[in-house]
Amino acid sequence: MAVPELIRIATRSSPMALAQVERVRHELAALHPGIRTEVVPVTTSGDRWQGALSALGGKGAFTKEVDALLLMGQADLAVHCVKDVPADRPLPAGTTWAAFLKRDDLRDALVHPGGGTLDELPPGTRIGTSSVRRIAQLASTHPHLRCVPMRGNANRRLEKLDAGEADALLLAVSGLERIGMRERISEALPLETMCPPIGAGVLALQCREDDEQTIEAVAGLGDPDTWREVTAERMLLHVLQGHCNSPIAGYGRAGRDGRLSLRARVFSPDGKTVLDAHEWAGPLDPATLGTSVAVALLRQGARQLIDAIPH
Ligand SMILES: NCc1[nH]cc(CCC(=O)O)c1CC(=O)O
Repeated sequence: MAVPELIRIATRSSPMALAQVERVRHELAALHPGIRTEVVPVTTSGDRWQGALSALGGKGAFTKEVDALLLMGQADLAVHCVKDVPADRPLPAGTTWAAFLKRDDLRDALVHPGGGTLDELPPGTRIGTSSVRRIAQLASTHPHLRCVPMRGNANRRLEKLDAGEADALLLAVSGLERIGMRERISEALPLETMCPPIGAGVLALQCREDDEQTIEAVAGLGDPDTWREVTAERMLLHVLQGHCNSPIAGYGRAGRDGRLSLRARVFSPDGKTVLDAHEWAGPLDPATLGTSVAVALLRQGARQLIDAIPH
């Protein structure tokens, strides 16, 4: 099939989103030097609303408007953080994944102006985060620290930190790297301390299902191991059917030997209950591994834990 002349890329306008699009354009130019790209900016409800995300009526706050542009034919490609794309339901009808780019660092980072590590922070230190996943895990491992609400894109959060609205932040390592703020990281937290969200550090390319030309042109940007990890992770979330206040964490790992494993955890908001499961795929395909780990968590009481959280 002939490669398309022009690919119009829908993106949010935050510095992180724009950096993500630049990576895609760069990789695409290396693969198909002839293709021109154009950026179609979108503002999503998640960008506009600075209150609690749960008040926006559920998930997809960062993706709905992007999906609409694709489906209306006003853009050909969307670049998403997998982490921001709801997994409890299929992708919007008429759209499909064309590729998952090679995964970046999936850890969370501590940003502390004094350069401290999490274990060194004194009692009462204010950690700026509105993430139920981060709040629950901090409550479990570092109950002497205090979480204060913090939203807005990563650059805005760093500004708020500098303005004294918190003493430290938790942000994704990958996100900080994308916006050129790697030097602000005081500690990259071990996965054991801070289990990452489903899809952490992965960029996904979404196309219209019937747009075979674009799908074929960008599919080569995909990384097969990342695809296996994300497929297992998202199936886990699909089976667990969490809501926007559920502290769920987990990550797949495709080892150099080809073996795939999936670890996942579900927390109570106060961090006092921690459900934990880890399995190797063995002969299972990635999606079945995700199902199996989800079932292991459900056997430990994940359904009751998730449903008991107000949402
Ligand atoms: N919720 C916003 C968001 N979506 C994806 C990332 C980080 C990059 C990634 O994991 O792909 C972030 C910022 C953060 O949590 O620090």
